[in-house]
Amino acid sequence: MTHTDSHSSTYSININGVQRHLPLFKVQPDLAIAVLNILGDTELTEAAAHALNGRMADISYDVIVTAEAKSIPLAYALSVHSGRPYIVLRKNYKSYMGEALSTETLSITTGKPQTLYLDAKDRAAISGRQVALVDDVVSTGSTLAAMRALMAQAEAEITAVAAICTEGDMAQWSEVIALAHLPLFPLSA
Ligand SMILES: Nc1ncnc2[nH]cnc12
Repeated sequence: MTHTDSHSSTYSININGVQRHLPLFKVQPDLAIAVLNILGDTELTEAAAHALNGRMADISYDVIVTAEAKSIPLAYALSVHSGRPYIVLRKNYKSYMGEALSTETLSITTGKPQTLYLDAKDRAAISGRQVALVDDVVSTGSTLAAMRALMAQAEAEITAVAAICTEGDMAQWSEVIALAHLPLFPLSA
């Protein structure tokens, strides 16, 4: 369940009984978002992973795939709950990643283009397998599009997309398994 607080400098969400008051943060001159940051928040991450694992119980998937950085604890926790391995798509190439695959994405939080890399060893682990894409927030869909592109290149089949929150146009994300929805907050100049 979600509601807007009366002072509207925060937006409250309740994830499986864990409530958080998300601060509104201006990301563009005319737009603010309610920022969800699970880094360091073990209680919320656990509550979300437990709930998502339940919602994904009937879905067939071999591997959890997420993108750096804020959703890594969620992927780890879901891995523990589901007994499946997880892999992380990286934002910077390191030589140990070998013949990595890459694709471009645009981040709403930074406004800048970013490249996502799939490590060669992870590529081998998901080739021909069923994957669940996991993110903390599915917002513009650009990270999701980049993850989808990498999965296609790696010949992995996406059988689920799961997130703690969808954001913005709810109807756009009807196929995403999500626990809450965040509105966008237009600002007048
Ligand atoms: N509301 C939000 N909180 C954190 N990260 C985000 N990325 C996109 N929308 C976000």
